[in-house]
Amino acid sequence: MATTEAVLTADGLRHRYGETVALDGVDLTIAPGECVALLGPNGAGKSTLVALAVGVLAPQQGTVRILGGDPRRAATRRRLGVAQQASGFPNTLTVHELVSGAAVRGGLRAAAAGPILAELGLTELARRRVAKLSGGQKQRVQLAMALVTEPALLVLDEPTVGLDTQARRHFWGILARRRAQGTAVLVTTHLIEESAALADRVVVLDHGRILADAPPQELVSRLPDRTVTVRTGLDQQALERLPGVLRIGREHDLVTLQTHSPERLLRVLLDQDPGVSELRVQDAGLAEAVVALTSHEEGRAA
Ligand SMILES: Nc1ncnc2c1ncn2[C@@H]1O[C@H](COP(=O)(O)OP(=O)(O)OP(=O)(O)O)[C@@H](O)[C@H]1O
Repeated sequence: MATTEAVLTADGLRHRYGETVALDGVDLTIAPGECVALLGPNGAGKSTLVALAVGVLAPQQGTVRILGGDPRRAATRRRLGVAQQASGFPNTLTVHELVSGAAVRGGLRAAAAGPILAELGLTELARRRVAKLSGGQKQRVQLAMALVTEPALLVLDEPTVGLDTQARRHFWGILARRRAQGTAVLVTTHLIEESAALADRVVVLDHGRILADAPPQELVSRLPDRTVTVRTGLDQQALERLPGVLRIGREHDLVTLQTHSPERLLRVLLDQDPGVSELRVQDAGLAEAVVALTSHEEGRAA
């Protein structure tokens, strides 16, 4: 394999379901070893893009290629490792049967399951039926099935949901090793701060369009926002009247205010409510950058 060849190339993808436009001209490239996090609100088009990338859907307009091949062809799909939340297991099979079955379907020997079961801490559970696994253990089986074929592109849907902190870190380590060997990763997640830690690039999709495609740090640094967190008795109207407030989030009397000018806002806030406590001013994070990109007309209240 030429290492410079893109693993995934999408050009001008448009997709509709009846009247609903799910993708409205999407271009995306993923290089070997790159990890791209696909973020966006519900209904943004993420699942549709993933379904096109893994050959579940055929493009209505535009093209998608995996290592130059059509993902609807079995030979191309063998280069993919897919772990999706929705895909259920045949519950009567054991962990070993599922993972070795995935190896064989990918053109490998069943024995390929052994090392990957060990890597994911599943060796002791290999003979157990998946019906008798916990949610996090099932999640690890999904990952083992996706990884066992040594795919060129791993497509992961919310891969760490249900994993405890230790398992999550372990999984990040496994991904890092695969990426160092050239495996590309496309991950959809709602855990924005996790994607900041994992991904080389964050692609923000909304209403079927890519609003941003950049390293996470760059998205954050483009945002002049600061987050002011404060415990205050001021009501919503008073908060909305504060100078320079962009968005308001609230959990009881703990309030977060996004602003470009925290000093100006704080002067008025302290004047109106001298009893404020737990005051903090922070740079915005990736979550705020994504909200700022996708909030549009959704208003100021979070
Ligand atoms: N099978 C379908 N039939 C009709 N409309 C659909 C279908 N699948 C998706 N849509 C619509 O297409 C748009 C994009 O949906 P998609 O599932 O790709 O978004 P998503 O970003 O994956 O959302 P979520 O984060 O909620 O999973 C939405 O408006 C959705 O309602």
